[in-house]
Amino acid sequence: MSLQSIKYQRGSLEILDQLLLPVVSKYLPVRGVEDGWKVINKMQVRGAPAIAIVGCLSLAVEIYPEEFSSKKSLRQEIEGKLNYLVSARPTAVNMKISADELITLANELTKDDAITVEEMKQRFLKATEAMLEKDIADNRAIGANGAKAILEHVAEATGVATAGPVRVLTHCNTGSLATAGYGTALGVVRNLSELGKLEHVYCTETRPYNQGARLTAYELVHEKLPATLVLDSMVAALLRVKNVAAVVVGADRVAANGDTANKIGTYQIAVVAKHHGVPFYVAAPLTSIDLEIPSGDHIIIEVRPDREMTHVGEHRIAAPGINCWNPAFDVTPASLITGIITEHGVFKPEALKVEITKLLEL
Ligand SMILES: CSC[C@@H](O)[C@@H](O)C(=O)COP(=O)(O)O
Repeated sequence: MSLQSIKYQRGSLEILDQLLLPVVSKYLPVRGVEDGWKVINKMQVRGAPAIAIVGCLSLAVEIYPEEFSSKKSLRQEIEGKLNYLVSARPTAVNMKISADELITLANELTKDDAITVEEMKQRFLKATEAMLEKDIADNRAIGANGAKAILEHVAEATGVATAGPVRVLTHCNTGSLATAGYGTALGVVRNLSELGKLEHVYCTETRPYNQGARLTAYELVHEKLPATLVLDSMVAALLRVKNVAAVVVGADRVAANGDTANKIGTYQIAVVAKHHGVPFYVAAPLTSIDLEIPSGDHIIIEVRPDREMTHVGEHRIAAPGINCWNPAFDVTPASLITGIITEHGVFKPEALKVEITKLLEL
């Protein structure tokens, strides 16, 4: 079974239908923006980086065969359709940041008289295609930075020169399926394994959509990493008895003060980790960091259909008639976060804004 969530070549885009995993491995064609919006909204592709990449590439495949009479009409199409794609899922910021960057590029190219409409189209296609490789490179850097930070933390806490293999816990799915490849928090796990420093990884089931049980467990089994699945309700018991060295999770949107929106359940894991003195890390590329909002209070939390709670597949598990509340994400306050692992280094939440601003100015 394939772990490549996105298959792209110029003019053609396919995504691995994550609603069918791990039972069926089937690719779906994404022929344009309307398909892109639907597969993101239905969560056939999910995970903040993968959402942005598929969204932008869905526009690339739509634009590729089209002929534009003017740069202005191409610019209008790019802006209108990217803004539409942003609306497919509201919490993850990656799609919005990518859309803003591509709209800025389109505006600059429109103003540049030396560029023809065909050249502008080619530049746009290249910029969207570059997202795939950049995401994998960023994830590899996140993996290395995160593994180093965890091992240093353990070495310092236990007073040894070099930390031995460690046990970690992760939540939701942040691996190859949620990105262009390698993964963010799961990239940290992969890197620990590559260093020979992964004793064990625990992954949560991640109700109600079960990204942990269906997708992360699938990736871990596929990679033959030493792994155990736990239910969301077992995290406190796990941290109490299993000597877990660190928790590492992904992010859908990190606010300027370090507050982090991630899959529902992340916040309670952070509270439990604090209680047990276990460091809690967020692994996030710069494309998940939203410096425009001061705190997590400004993050829109997507509320998903009740059916995701009341049913498992076609099978109803909840009593008919019960009311449901199904927020897809929660916000972990910065005070519970030990470090934010990015492709440029690991930052304390309180230092994030200054450090990222410096990086963006370079
Ligand atoms: C690298 S993926 C980071 C986050 O997007 C991930 O942790 C998460 O919360 C995914 O939520 P999902 O609802 O499955 O899109």
